[in-house]
Amino acid sequence: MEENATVLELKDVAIFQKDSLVLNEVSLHVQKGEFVYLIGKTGSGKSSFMKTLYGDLPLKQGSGKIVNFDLKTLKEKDIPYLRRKLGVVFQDFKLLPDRNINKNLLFVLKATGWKDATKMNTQVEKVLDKVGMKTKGFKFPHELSGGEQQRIAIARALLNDPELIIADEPTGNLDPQTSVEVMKVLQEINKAGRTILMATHDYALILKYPAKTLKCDANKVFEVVQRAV
Ligand SMILES: Nc1ncnc2c1ncn2[C@@H]1O[C@H](COP(=O)(O)OP(=O)(O)OP(=O)(O)O)[C@@H](O)[C@H]1O
Repeated sequence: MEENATVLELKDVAIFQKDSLVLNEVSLHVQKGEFVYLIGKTGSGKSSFMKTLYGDLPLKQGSGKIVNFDLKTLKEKDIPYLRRKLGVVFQDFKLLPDRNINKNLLFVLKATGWKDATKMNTQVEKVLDKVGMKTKGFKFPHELSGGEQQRIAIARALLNDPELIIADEPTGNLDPQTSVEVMKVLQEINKAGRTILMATHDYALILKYPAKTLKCDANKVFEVVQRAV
């Protein structure tokens, strides 16, 4: 099969929450390997945009293709398969508090169809290593700092080798220094060839790690050109 270098393409998309229009005339294109920021004021539609991409909000108008799934014709039963090709990271880390990190990650593997215990353990080690947390698998989420928990959440997003990582304010709950540490992990993952779309309010991070930036404003999404300050 020919490799498709486009991981996301939207054409003339309108996004609604209930009956109200949040974003309109959204057309964009993300290539494999890109790092893309999504910025915009509170309520401008960043989360609604991302929810549309991972199938939480149905695409009602326009056309959209993400990691070879057609968002317009996406059925409820397709959503778990779409989510396996996406790694989603949230502001609140959403780790299961009642089990340690290894078991948190194994839980996801089992839920996504993995069966072989040896392969599962190897994969857990591999993703923990990628985020610099290889020795922390025995810890419970509450025994880790916010930045460490977010690194685990990133490791969890990597478990199924996703084609696109969607991160919704991944540093939103972290102090500036910890945010930079988490950002470094995302940068490394991107340098290793993975595509990342990250919503953020953190302009300091954008200045420190410049990349293509999309802005939600006045019901539109457009690319902003960054100027040196
Ligand atoms: N579940 C919902 N039901 C109805 N309206 C919603 C829902 N979620 C969001 N909205 C509305 O949609 C608009 C966009 O919200 P959204 O959460 O996408 O913005 P955001 O840019 O992600 O904001 P923030 O930066 O605060 O997370 C807002 O006007 C919001 O009130």
